[in-house]
Amino acid sequence: MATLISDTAPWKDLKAHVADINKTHLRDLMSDNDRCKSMMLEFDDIFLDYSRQCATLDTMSKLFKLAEAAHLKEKITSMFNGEHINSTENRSVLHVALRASKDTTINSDGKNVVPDVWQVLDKIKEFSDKVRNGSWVGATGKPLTNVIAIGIGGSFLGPLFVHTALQTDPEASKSAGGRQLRFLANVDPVDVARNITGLDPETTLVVVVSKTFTTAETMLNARTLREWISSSLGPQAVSKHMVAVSTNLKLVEKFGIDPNNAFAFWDWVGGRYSVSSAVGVLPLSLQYGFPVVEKFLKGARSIDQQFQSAPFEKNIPVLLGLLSVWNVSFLGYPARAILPYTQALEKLAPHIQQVSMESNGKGVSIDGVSLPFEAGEIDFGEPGTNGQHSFYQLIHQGRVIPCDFIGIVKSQQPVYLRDEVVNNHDELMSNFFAQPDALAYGKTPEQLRSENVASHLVPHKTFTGNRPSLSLLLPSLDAYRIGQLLAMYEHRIAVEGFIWGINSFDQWGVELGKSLASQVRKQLHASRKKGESVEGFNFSTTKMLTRYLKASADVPSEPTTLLPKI
Ligand SMILES: O=P(O)(O)OC[C@H]1O[C@H](O)[C@H](O)[C@@H](O)[C@@H]1O
Repeated sequence: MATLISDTAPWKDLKAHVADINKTHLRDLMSDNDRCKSMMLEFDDIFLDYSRQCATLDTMSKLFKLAEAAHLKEKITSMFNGEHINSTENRSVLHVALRASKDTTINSDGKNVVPDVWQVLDKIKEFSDKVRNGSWVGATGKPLTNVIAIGIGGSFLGPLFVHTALQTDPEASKSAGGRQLRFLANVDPVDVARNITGLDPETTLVVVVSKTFTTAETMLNARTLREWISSSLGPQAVSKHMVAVSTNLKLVEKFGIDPNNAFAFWDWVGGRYSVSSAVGVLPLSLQYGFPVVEKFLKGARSIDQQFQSAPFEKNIPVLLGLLSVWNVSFLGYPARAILPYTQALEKLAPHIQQVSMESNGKGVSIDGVSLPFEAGEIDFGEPGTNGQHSFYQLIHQGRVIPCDFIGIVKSQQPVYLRDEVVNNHDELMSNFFAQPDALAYGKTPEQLRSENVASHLVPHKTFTGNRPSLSLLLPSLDAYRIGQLLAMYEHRIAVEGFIWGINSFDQWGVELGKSLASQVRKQLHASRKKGESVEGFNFSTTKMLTRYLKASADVPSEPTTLLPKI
């Protein structure tokens, strides 16, 4: 019988330790400079300060013991060695191989996968160069200056995050040179309309991104844009205007995409860990050129190496992961707010939501035993300062939500106005520095009374403080740093899963909804085409479906092709 981590002595010791921590307040913990100094870390110009965690040095050493009990070091090594740690799918987990340098050896099933990775990267470089320099043109001879990447989940969120972050980076935006990259994810036809608005099929390249090439949303969107292209330029135009990224090259060919224009990846890349594969590298290279994307891969690689080899006390992903476990499983704070103080990272939280919640939202251990504790965490976030004017109220005076504050030393787009007290980036960063202290220290009734606050308002204006956060300061936000940030979160989430003893690399929880949707799809087809009444559903769903069908009875039962017109 496998041991659950919650049965080990270090887990129980940490449970007991909560009482010690509950007697402390961050206000006091922060006055111990030696403690604070020990809770700061520098790596490759990245500065991590976790002194505002509700934790002492004793907590940290207990967490390292927990890591030992969970065999964290061995699990990290197994991952890098290509062992089948995704046991329910019998697969290696090797997204680190996607950004390894050419001379590295990383084996999966006895085969070094790095040469295959670089073969695809070289192919992407060649293809994206051709599209960008106009030697690959569309069916009517025009250069393809716009790209629509179709994909959902892991085949969408990571590339969108990186694209959004690069958009305002001076080097990247210069190499984009007026090109456009859009993402079509939702099966909602409104998303089709948004994507094709203002674009001409003649100058548009569509990249269909799907690991499986069976995802319902992506395949319908791919057929929709195939129709958009062929109804305007003729069916023979498809080979010039559509390319694909997938692990399933047979289905790519069946769809009608030239296999020469398919970019492979492998089943040892999980969807939500695939932004460093052709999933992200192809659309991003088309937009920004391969050299920019290569910097992103190098950034991720630098953290991969740190994760693999740094001692735990200096290992950023390990520290972040252990602290998250502390907050979730011991202090009982189930959520985490991701608060980047840069608009360029507005899509970081949505991406991390998938990486984290799909990875660690599990109810059983890797051996299939029901967990007697809750794994996973609820991730959300918004760039500062926007979030401050939205949900921070709850974080300051309502629930305790551990926060990740992410700040950038040098803005991608600085603004200096004469006559202003500080430049615009300093104004933003004033908030980045202030918020963690506001959360940690709070404001006491005594302080308020000394400020002559009316007594009936004192309870309302009191801030209890003692609310944990950590601060990450990056020197800049270029492609390299974006890669580092991504890898830090990816590995932190893996660390949490390794400690909880779950499989962070499968996602069976998304299947049930998909199969029920296909039952509904069959019903809608039968009702619209043959007038069949709704059957086989519970009372509530029958009622809703019947109402929906009745109210949309004017939908053509034998539709001619209709594309959005806005
Ligand atoms: O890339 P695809 O095979 O189209 O999969 C897209 C997405 O589908 C599923 O919903 C999975 O839960 C995601 O992890 C995956 O990223």
